[in-house]
Amino acid sequence: MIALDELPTQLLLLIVALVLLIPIFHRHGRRHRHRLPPSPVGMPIIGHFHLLGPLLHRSFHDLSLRLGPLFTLRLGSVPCVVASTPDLARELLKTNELSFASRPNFIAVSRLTYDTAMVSSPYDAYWKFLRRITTNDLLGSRPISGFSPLRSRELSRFLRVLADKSSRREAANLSAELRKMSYAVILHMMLGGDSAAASHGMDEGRVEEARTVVRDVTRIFGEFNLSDFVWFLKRLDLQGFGKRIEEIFRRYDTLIETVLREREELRRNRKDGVGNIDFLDILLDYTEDPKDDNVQFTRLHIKGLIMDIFTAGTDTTATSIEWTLSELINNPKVFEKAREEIDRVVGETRLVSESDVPNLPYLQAVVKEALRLHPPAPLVTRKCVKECKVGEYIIPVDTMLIVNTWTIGRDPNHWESPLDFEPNRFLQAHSGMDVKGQHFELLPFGSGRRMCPGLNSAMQILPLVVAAIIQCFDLKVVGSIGDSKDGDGDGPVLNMEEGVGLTLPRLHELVCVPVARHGTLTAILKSEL
Ligand code: HEM
Repeated sequence: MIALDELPTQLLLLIVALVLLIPIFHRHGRRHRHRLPPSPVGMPIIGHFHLLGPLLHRSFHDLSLRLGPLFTLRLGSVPCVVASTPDLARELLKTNELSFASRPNFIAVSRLTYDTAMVSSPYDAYWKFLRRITTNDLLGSRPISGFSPLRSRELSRFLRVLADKSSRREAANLSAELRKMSYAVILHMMLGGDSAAASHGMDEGRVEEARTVVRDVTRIFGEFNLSDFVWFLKRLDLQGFGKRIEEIFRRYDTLIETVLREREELRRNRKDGVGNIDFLDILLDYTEDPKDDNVQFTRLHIKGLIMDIFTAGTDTTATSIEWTLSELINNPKVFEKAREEIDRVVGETRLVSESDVPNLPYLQAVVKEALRLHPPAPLVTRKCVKECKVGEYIIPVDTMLIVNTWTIGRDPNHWESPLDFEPNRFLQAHSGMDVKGQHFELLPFGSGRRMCPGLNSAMQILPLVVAAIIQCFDLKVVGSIGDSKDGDGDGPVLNMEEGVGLTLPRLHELVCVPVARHGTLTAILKSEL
């Protein structure tokens, strides 16, 4: 113990000054705390990371029950505000849209998209350029209707696999088959050709490698990298993320470089520009003339954009179909009602098509209900670029915003019996409600200018595939039997646990024996497949 009179005079003066200043710091701290939404007690350095489990949307949900619908967390050194009601979603994503029109950038996304990602780009001229070209040439209503034959072809391939399994009474891994179909659709939308067309730069071997790379990328994008949040860990790579990112980057770059080089060669040899033009051609044209003076568009941007679209568009679509089928398996009455509607509107001698979907309101309600309970991107994540006031709180620049659409879809103030799978709600109280970002109780595709540009594409294929499966097969679940509360009590109960990942996957793959509806499938097989 040191006596006070032994301390050097300067140190004593410093201590006295600090003691006098404490009330000022305290007042400042209180005022600061008052401006941000409430926050639980945090830890030094890690902030509130210790409160989060692997399923982030569930951790945020539990915290919202304790702290209220708007609360603040500190993730390492990054301040983060989490919103969990439709009203707050409207206020943040619509009323204050421009304050939150950017997104945070993470190390893995930045590296694997060559730092050019649309998904994490700030709201600037480059983002507007990307959004315009993807809407005009890939994801807008015109190109999407042009891709209709491609979707039918991939659906036929998928149904053939199930028909084959059915004839041998074998189980099919629907999760894996749906992912394959989803990859194939996006791949051929962007790079043209079909699975057999090596001339378009993607033979089966490369398609398989592309699938594996995209799967690894989606996985790493869904993991928490501490270096993104704790500034002094940025260079340390304690979790080995850096190594994994580099390994995936090398594989992707090799693959996409080969595709690009082959395409460039093909374009040089193409006589007078004759030949099929696909999205990749259009992108290569833009590198020669971006048609926008503010934007430099290079091969690097093409590589980044292709990665962007692949990771944003493939697993999300496959996962939505998987969850819809899972709910249908657990709710046989809903399954039967959807089938009756399809049989009545389409009949049993031809395969359901995209043009039938507007005439199938119950099917559409089934799809919305599955997106309500299982939004494949459950956390809409943005970054505050302009300070804004929300109620009594002020959200400062650089705060990360998370809108928990998973919680919003289960909000008992807006949904009756929110945990039940009940498509009828979209034909009754919520009729007219859609998923286009205007109804803040239902935001599977987000809202505003940063909402998902793939909505049209996803909403073409999703109901089509679900309808075709309902029309052609019964599904007998293999393994993964779950809790009786998961079903309507009338049939087998499938385990509905969620797994970890960017796109809210099922914990267990969906494995079923498809049992063909003989009359129907035989007639359809004869005419279409
Ligand atoms: C069921 C399928 C899908 C769901 C549920 C979904 C959901 C979402 C959500 C919630 C966002 C964030 C929106 C926001 O911040 O407001 C998003 C962004 C995005 N999605 Fe999708 N998506 C799906 C399919 C697709 C498809 C098929 C594509 C492309 C082929 C795609 C491409 C993108 C891109 C590029 C972004 C980033 C947009 C930007 O930041 O400007 N998505 N998606």
